[in-house]
Amino acid sequence: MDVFVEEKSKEQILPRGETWSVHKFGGTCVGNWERIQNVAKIIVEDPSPHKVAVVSAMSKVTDMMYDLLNKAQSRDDSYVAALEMIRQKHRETAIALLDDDDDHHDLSNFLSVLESDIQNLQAMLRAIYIAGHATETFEDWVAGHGELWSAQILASAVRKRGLPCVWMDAREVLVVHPTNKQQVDPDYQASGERLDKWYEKHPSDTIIVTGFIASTPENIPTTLKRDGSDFSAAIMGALFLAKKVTIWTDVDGVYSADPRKVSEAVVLKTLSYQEAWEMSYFGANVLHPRTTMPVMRYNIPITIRNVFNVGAPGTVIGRSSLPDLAEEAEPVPYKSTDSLVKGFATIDNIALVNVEGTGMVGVPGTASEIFEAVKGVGANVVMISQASSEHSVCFAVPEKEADTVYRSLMNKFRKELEAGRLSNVEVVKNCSILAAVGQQMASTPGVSATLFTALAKANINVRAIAQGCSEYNITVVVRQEDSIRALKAVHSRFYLSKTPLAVGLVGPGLIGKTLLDQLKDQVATLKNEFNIDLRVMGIMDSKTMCLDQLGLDLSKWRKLLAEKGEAADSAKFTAHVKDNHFIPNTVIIDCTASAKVADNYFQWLSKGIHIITPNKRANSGPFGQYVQLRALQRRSYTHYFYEATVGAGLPIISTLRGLLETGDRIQKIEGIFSGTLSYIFNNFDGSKSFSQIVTEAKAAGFTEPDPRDDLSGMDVARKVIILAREAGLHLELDEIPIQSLVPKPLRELTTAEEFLDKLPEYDQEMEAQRADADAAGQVLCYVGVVDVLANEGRVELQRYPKSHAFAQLSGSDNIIGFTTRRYLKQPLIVRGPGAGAEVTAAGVFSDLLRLASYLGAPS
Ligand SMILES: NC(=O)C1=CN([C@@H]2O[C@H](COP(=O)(O)OP(=O)(O)OC[C@H]3O[C@@H](n4cnc5c(N)ncnc54)[C@H](OP(=O)(O)O)[C@@H]3O)[C@@H](O)[C@H]2O)C=CC1
Ligand SMILES: N[C@@H](CC=O)C(=O)O
Ligand code: NA
Repeated sequence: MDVFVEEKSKEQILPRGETWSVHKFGGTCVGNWERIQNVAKIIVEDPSPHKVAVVSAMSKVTDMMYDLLNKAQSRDDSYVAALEMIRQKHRETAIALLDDDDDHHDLSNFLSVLESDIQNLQAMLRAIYIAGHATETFEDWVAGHGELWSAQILASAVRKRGLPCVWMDAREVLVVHPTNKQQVDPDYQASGERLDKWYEKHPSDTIIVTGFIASTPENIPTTLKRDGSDFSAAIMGALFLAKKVTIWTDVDGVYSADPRKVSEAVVLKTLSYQEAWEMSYFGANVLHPRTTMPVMRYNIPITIRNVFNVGAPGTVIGRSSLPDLAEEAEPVPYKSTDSLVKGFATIDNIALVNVEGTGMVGVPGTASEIFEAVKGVGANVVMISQASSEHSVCFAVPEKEADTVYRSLMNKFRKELEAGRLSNVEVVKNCSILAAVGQQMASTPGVSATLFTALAKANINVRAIAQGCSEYNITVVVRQEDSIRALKAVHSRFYLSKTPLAVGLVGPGLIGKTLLDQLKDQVATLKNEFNIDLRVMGIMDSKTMCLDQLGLDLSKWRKLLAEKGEAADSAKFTAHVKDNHFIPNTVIIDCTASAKVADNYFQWLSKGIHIITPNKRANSGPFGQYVQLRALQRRSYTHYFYEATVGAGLPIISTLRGLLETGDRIQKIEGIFSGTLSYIFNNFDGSKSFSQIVTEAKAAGFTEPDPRDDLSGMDVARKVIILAREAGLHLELDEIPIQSLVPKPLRELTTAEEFLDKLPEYDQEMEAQRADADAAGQVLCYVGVVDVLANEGRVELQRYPKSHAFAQLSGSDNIIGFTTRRYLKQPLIVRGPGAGAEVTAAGVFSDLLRLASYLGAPS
């Protein structure tokens, strides 16, 4: 066929070639008179010297025409009224568009054509009504009227804007051979000849062509079936050898993923023909693959553009999306693999069928028999995968066909199943297919690794995998309930250079609110410079919560929580932050001191929610629960970070982990673990009373919500337990001897306030202890010890000489020494402020950034 153009060139009348620009306007583009006017404007403003505009019927008209046919065939005489509606619709549109000045008598001409067409249709429909049947030709003849009218109206509208133009009834030019009920093959040779003849009679620089309709070689009206007007435009592009074909629609172009599912999907600037095929196969609203065939042979690019947003450049589909077309593509993202995948698509309601058995190994023909059985019931195989062990063949079919396929396979392989040569035919419903499409994926290592890592990090299980040998797509099957999250995870990993993270914050108390303020100040920098897109989707305290679909405005959350907050509901909160519509990964930050909140961790981790916390309850609670939690976290690909539980922002947990992971052996961890107790004893020099300093520590934000947790030694004991367990010891909180500084009578008081009120009554006792130590040249220090060799932990008030390192601290300093096999003579020391809102929140924040980098943010 490629030689056709050269062969015929001598006889050609039509000046073919790159001066022609072909447009196609779908039904919605010409849905009413204002839209037709807009389309006319687009045509007039196209600076190309020669223009063709292929137009569909006004929106819904083709359906209305088929409805007429159905009514008439089923002897429902309401077709008469329905036809009248169609007449009115076109009449009113033409009048609205062409009414005022009508130099060309276009309006009266069109109205008389319309009347005559309607009369012919009435006659035809009457005949169909009487016969109770319409042949396919009759149907095609009736259905094509929508295009005839829209083309004539549009041609008049273009003329009205001062651009001379003619309209073409494509049935006079476009010749197609019907192949089956759903497809036709264009006859380029015959069509080209007819085009020359037509053009000789109607020479014009602008031609409005009816989409969808054509005729057979015998001049019988037909249609392009399901390929429709896009196909007409592509054929016209080939017949005119146009420079480009622009398909006008109601979206800005082809998206990297369905924007209803991934709100951050972007419009692709370029796409190769093959990529467009793959995308359309996987449900992206792109061109039907057949549509690209006519233009592909001449390398004519197709641009998809939005008729309602002409400023948007659209997506160019061409021979290649490689460098020549990709030059103006998005700025290169931070990893080379990012540009390799063009788009992602999903197909829901899929069932996987798995046929298993040793009888298939090395037996030629098994696969063909399996697919014979599937073909026998007319099911459509969407994907196939067979491992080279040949023990199983797995394929995907639309879920609605799964039961029939299953029965057919059971029937066909009854003998093999009975004999045990096949062990199982299994159907797994509720699946979705996720496909990654991109021509540059071919032969590039790392693409599938990145894809699967993104899925694993979003805690999504992959049921089956297939990669076409063309390597233009990788297809995976996931559970349908994971499908949108999977799409979001891979899309954000490849396409967007940002790692989005949905954050839920529980406990906006001192630490929580300081963290939110730090996030507010840093969120833009993280997004712009570090590619981390943090969205706080919800904040909840013990009574109230506020939620937002896109992420709360962090400068307004206090007001929102106070004025618009709803009753706190942990289940609703969890569901909201997890099931938002555009972020694949979720983290809940627990900034409470509550055991009740910590009880949710297991459930959160099992839902794939990551956890970050300064709350010590979970890790210092019952050992069995702690072990279960860690085991779940490890096997579920979720992260659980708690650096701020010990030493606030100081790197204590990470230092310990570093030592362990590099093979060091911990012997002892000891030091001052309490910011509050450090502050108290650093300042307890006789100038102020003990209770006065406790009140100062609370005001400075060093204490637990109830300072008795600090003074009782319980907070230190919890930290000792956390470190002991981290170092591999099996210790419970009640195994730690604790020396409490809370006077006995004050231990049972209900509130922290009552305690602080009464504490001055006991100042004398503490002062006596201090003075005694001071007299001996010593200071009091509250220390914690994890003695790994002795398998024990303890917390105690001790006296140290004033020259001792523990006596040199100031403020809320913690000092923690690790004595290990490598750090034996001199312990590894970490020292610095170990309590306070800013440093603690910063510790939580850095866990959050660690999580983002685990999830793929650049480091
Ligand atoms: N202060 C520090 O230097 C350090 C603190 N930490 C830890 O940080 C955590 C927070 O401490 P801090 O900010 O001082 O405590 P706050 O008392 O100031 O804040 C606690 C927050 O948790 C909320 N809360 C309590 N129970 C629940 C519940 N069941 N559901 C939802 N929200 C709840 C409270 O809400 P409401 O107001 O409604 O009661 C409040 O918003 C503690 O675990 C602490 O051990 C860790 C290291 C250092
Ligand atoms: N109250 C604690 C805060 C840090 O965990 C302390 O004083 O150290
Ligand atoms: Na820490």
